[in-house]
Amino acid sequence: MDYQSLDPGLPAPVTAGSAVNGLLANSMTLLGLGSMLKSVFPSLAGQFSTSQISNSIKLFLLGSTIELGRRSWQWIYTRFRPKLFISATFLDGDPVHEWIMIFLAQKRVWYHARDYTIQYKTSTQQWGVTVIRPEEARTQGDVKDVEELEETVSFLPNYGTPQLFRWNGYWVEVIREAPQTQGLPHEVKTSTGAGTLRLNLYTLNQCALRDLIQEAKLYYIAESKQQVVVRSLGVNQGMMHGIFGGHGKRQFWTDIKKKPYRPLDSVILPQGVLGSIVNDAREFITSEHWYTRAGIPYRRGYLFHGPPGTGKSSTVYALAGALGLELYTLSLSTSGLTDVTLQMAADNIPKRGILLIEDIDCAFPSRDDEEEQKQAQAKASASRVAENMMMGIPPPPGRSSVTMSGLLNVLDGVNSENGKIFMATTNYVDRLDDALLRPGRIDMKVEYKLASKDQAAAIFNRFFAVPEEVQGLSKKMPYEGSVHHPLADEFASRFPDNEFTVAELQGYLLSFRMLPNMALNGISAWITREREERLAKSEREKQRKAKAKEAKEDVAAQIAPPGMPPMFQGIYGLPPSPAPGSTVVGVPPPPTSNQSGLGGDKNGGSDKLTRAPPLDAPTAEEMKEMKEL
Ligand SMILES: Nc1ncnc2c1ncn2[C@@H]1O[C@H](COP(=O)(O)OP(=O)(O)OP(=O)(O)O)[C@@H](O)[C@H]1O
Repeated sequence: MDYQSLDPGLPAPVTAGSAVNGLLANSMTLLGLGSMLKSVFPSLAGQFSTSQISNSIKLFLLGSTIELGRRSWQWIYTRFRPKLFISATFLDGDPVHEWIMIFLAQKRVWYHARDYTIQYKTSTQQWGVTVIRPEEARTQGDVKDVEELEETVSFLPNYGTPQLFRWNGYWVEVIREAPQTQGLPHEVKTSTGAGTLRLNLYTLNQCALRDLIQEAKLYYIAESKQQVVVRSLGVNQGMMHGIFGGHGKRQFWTDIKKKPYRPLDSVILPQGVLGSIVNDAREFITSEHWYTRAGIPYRRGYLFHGPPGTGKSSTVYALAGALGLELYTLSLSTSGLTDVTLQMAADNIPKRGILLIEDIDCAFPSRDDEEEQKQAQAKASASRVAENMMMGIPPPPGRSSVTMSGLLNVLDGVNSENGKIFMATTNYVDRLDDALLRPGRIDMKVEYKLASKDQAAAIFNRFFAVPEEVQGLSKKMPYEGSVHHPLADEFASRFPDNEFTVAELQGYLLSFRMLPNMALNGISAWITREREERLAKSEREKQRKAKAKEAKEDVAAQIAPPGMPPMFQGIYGLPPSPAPGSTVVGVPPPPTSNQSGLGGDKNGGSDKLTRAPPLDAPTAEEMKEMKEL
């Protein structure tokens, strides 16, 4: 029912719909679309009335007009929106992300958040959030209590809620987005958990964003002075799964730890050694232009080698702290690490980051040994696999497949010229390949030795000659500088040169932390005890080795069937049996079954171990299988 049917005299009310209808009808009349349609589709005109066709066209035109309007708005919005504010995204795991997070925590941006996740602070926690202002805490009660709480508990504002704050006269909006881990295997760690950060800076001044990042970086550097940032590969599993971090970028160094800053002079080395390392590294950092001008790749490699517990790692950490550099540490035996992922991880290290590979000898043997080892391994694995197969044991899980040439490529690669410092430690320098040790890859080799008398005196001073005003100071500010203790020389004279490591000596002194006299009086007894223990240990080790050798020979003799052709005896670790009629000097003849060879010693006596009965000679079919193996 409409108005006209109620009262034909009333003028029809003007609605938006009727106005559009009228507009479309007029335009159709003007364009003569109605008559045109009739002439083009006479058959259609028979089936549908002119008004039905014109209504459909009206609808079509209306839809087109709306879509056109929408697209025009989108076009205008996308062109003009970025001009209203500058937007920046910071990916989790990237160093800049951490600068910004710490900067935001310092600016107390999260103070106004109302939605938190509270968790216990661990050593990997990188950024805490201050939720109670110290001045408020002061009025509320004990500031110390609040500080202590914030040292142990993390207040993490939840994802998604934007926070607005003022910085340098600009309004800045910050949003944390959840890390994209959906669908990834449980064990994969692709982020630090802080999530992606988005900043919207309400200004048209492009420099504002740069200034904000610069300020965050400076703040971060000042904050990190008391700490050494150590990053390690956080996506070992992810690398194998080919996982990408947020925005399709691979994040490698997401496992972040902060170690307390270690003063350089807490590392006690022979006179001049530490100074030469520090000077070399400092000179390198400041001579980029010289390297460029001379056409020499701008990188530097250091190798610290020597017995365990002599201060190699301590040197690296103290050096990183003193130079304000971050450490990127990896182990070449990391499961799943390949040449390709190693290269990508190394490429992701920023300029002047230190790539640290500890125990570099563990990954592969030197090339000379490689061939020998390959043969030994082939033999061992053939017999092991065969034994395991018999016992139904699956093959061992995959381990690192980094090769020597892969590592050399990383050290020589284009990106490694980017001011990168490479440091490696090893207990066995002789096992390293010459190719790795050549200048250009390793430029400075430093040998670490067992403690000397001088080092003993220095470490004694370090423990006991701390001035009273320094004792009990904040743990965040380690004491630097040394004072001479009156008992230090006497202590050093009782300590033998080159027999114990600094770590061992440190262990001894730790039990007398405040008691220098007792440390001095007990040192000779400790040395005697240590020597006796070492002797006993080496005796035990000798016996263990002898037993292991005996057992191995025994097992090999049990596995290898008598009468086995010489070519297969090697697989079981047996010496080859001589050709009939020949004698091999120094190699005892293999036992025969009627000697009950698996049970008697060479003098015909019986063995202590119980032995399995001799196996029958292999059949032709078994021989064929063994050949295939
Ligand atoms: N020269 C040294 N000066 C000061 N402390 C040392 C020194 N050598 C060892 N230490 C102490 O001994 C412990 C082990 O030292 P560190 O890890 O540096 O030895 P390392 O040579 O790297 O051993 P490894 O080869 O087993 O890695 C640390 O607590 C460190 O403080």
